[in-house]
Amino acid sequence: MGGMIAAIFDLDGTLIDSAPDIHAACNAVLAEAGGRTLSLARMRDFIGDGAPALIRRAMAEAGLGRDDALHARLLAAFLDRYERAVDLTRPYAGALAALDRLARAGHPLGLCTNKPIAPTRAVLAHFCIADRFGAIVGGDSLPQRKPDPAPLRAAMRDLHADRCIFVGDSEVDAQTARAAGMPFALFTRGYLHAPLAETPHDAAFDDWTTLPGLIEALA
Ligand SMILES: O=C(O)COP(=O)(O)O
Ligand SMILES: [Mg+2]
Repeated sequence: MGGMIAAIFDLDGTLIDSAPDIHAACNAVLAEAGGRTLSLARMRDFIGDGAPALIRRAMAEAGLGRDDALHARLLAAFLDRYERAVDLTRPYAGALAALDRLARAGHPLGLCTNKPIAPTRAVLAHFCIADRFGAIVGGDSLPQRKPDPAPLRAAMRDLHADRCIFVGDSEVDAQTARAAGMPFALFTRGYLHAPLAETPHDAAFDDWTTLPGLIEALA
């Protein structure tokens, strides 16, 4: 097809700082189950591999063990709170303006997140940005989630794009982009757990006002 390069974005730790809402919802569930609550910094360490992994890690840390039935119950309780948890979430400075700028320049935009689709839709509606995206793939939209390349490929297909860049904050995103054979721009102020030098990326940025220029340079 040719045409403008598409930009596909990660959500948590990339467009929005959602850790405070995830922290509050998770701690409420841990406390109800009689577990210890976790610090915000610790919770940030657990974000990136989707909700089931987050609850598994949080249970272990809270002293609640690794029982599968308890995990299923706490995951359901967490998801119930999570889809209404938007009040403590903030877009990163300049992120929404950068989306506007890229959309105005004609770039198709997509979203590929490990956040479950219900809280994804809730937070996009809260910030009135759902209609920016021609493709939205959540952590439970497909049988596979990142770092499997299938969700990223699905977003690319939905955008009818033949060239894409992926923009994310974590080693999971870097692996996903590499597996999909897609260039990767790393936002360095999100929830990266690995050292920057060990996280493969084609560009890195800490200021959203610079991203449209980076995309033009990579295109
Ligand atoms: O929910 C998660 O674990 C991470 O979500 P993300 O893929 O948008 O960073
Ligand atoms: Mg992320």
